[in-house]
Amino acid sequence: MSKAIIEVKQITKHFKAKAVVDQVDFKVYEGEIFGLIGPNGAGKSTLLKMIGGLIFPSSGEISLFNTKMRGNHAYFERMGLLIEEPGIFPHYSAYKNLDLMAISYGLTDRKKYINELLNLVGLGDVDRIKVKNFSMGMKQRLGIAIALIGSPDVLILDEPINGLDPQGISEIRKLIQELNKKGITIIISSHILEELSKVATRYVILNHGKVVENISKKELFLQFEERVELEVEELKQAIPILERHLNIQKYKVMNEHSIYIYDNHVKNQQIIKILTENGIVIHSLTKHKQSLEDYFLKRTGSGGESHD
Ligand SMILES: Nc1ncnc2c1ncn2[C@@H]1O[C@H](COP(=O)(O)OP(=O)(O)OP(=O)(O)O)[C@@H](O)[C@H]1O
Repeated sequence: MSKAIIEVKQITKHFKAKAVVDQVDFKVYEGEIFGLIGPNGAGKSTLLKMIGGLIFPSSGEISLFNTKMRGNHAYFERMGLLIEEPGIFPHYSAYKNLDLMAISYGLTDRKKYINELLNLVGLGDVDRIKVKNFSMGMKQRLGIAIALIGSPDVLILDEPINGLDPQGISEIRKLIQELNKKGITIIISSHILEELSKVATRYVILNHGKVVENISKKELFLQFEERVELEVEELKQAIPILERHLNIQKYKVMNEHSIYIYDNHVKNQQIIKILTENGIVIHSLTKHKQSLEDYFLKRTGSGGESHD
């Protein structure tokens, strides 16, 4: 497994008496596209702002490459942020906006660098157009280009697809994947699991400021595969019978009595027949299938705060 690039340890943030981020723990591994999901008001932006160093935690610790964040300048240099509205000047072109930012970073030989960045985010041919005439998607891509100044190791994108049309969403998704292929670790938040499921490689679900799930892409997708959930008295004896007689190979043992079977060639009746013939006591057998939305709602209740 690749190494942890960011470690979030017992992070809590209080606003007045309320903990909006509550004892959050997780690691982000190098090369991941780490998806932070949660309903409105779950605490995603607050958490990302803390990881990005924009606000400080009330308690807990964040480290990057094993070095604590507080008082560590290098931390901020290795981090690119697109959180809330990027600081863009609408009356300037994309080029000029990037140039101003590059100057503030003290970069020299800026022209080549900025042109490369503009091409990377797909704004190479509109570099001289004033940003006020840009679409939402183009503005987001400029926001990402600004976050990339200084060549960060980690890019934090807070709800980068919010408000975009399907084409804009797909372009941002492709850009995120391209940047990730170049070796940038990406942390991206959304309140739509469906959207993140197309891009993220690990998922943390946040609800009311707490982590309610931390799951890899592989584990997540296993949740949506149709499966048979079987509970028997004598699982140790049942498994070889199922393997031998029904050629069951794709399964996960959940505990000493229950097993999830993902081989979809096998019918429930066949399982019942072969197990009862062999004297195995069946407690329950159910077919299970859920959508991404069901899965998300189960972990977050009916959703977050209303922002109306
Ligand atoms: N500066 C602040 N002062 C007081 N409360 C705040 C502040 N910032 C955020 N909150 C509150 O903290 C909670 C979490 O907000 P946050 O913006 O982190 O959630 P979120 O998951 O990003 O939601 P959304 O998707 O709606 O932005 C909300 O109840 C919000 O009202």
